Amino acid sequence: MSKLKLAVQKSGRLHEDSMKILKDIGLFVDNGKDQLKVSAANFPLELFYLRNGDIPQYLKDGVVDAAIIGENILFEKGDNINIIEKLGFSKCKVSIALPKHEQYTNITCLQGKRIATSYPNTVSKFLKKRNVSANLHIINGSVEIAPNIGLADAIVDIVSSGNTLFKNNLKEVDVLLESEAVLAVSPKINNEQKNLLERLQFRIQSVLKSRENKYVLLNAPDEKIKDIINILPGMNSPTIMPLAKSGWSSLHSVINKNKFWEIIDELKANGAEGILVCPIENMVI
Ligand SMILES: Nc1ncnc2c1ncn2[C@@H]1O[C@H](COP(=O)(O)OP(=O)(O)OP(=O)(O)O)[C@@H](O)[C@H]1O
Ligand SMILES: O=P(O)(O)OC[C@H]1O[C@H](OP(=O)(O)OP(=O)(O)O)[C@H](O)[C@@H]1O
Ligand SMILES: [Mg+2]
Repeated sequence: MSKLKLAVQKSGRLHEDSMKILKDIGLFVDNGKDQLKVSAANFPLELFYLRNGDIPQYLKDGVVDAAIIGENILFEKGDNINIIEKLGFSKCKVSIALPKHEQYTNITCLQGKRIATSYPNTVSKFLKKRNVSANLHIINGSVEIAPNIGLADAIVDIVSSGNTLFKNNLKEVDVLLESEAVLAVSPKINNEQKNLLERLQFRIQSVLKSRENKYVLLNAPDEKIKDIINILPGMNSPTIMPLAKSGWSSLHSVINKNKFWEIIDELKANGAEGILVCPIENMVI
């Protein structure tokens, strides 16, 4: 049986979380040091450890069937490559930044200016759409240093916390795009591999769902159950079981992580006691 060929970043910002999601779906790969291609023990899958920047070409050529990659790299180099799942990690922006004291009202301020970037296609597309022409200096890393050494008037680079800009006396003035890690698929994938990818994607979706939710168990007096059900929507409706203590029940439900503390406060205010909150490993729905 042929295998699904999946690329992940060999090392760098995406590596750890990519491996974590694969581990969370139960994939077992023996991570032999310096092995750039490994097979999973419990799924027909070969994992390729590659440079993030090289992955779009491997996808285009069909050397790999799918990849976990930063959306920003696909925008830069990955025309014709479809994204099938956003993975929710490595969130960042690709932004324009200028020296702190420079004026910026809109993109026309960059007309005729020198812009240093590792994302020349992204910048060119952005400027062309707005009829602005500028001189691009392509550099591969430490882009934020360019204005300070007189190499450029502005930069376009990744911004996440904004720390690197701040430390280099720069300010973010415009956002070209927002990015996160995604599951992307080769235009050359065949049907057998597509099937495997769908199975893998289904498992990933169940892990992503479970990360968004928590399992809650609580006890409540029977007369409060109606009010509590209104607070706890659950996947369908909450499970209710009688306790040994008469007049009391135990309720089980799933709640969204983002609304977690608000819901807990409401539950307490409505008579819930002995509230237990547990992580969910997988949500298959
Ligand atoms: N500071 C950051 N915060 C969040 N995500 C980031 C940050 N920097 C980069 N990323 C995301 O992680 C991806 C990989 O970045 P990283 O710096 O590890 O590799 P790279 O230098 O682009 O690639 P290569 O693997 O080719 O060396 C980027 O394409 C982007 O999507
Ligand atoms: O807004 P921040 O949280 O400071 O993150 C932004 C920085 O992170 C990335 O660099 P990285 O550390 O990956 O180094 P690199 O330029 O060598 O890739 C990016 O190129 C920025 O420099
Ligand atoms: Mg980087």
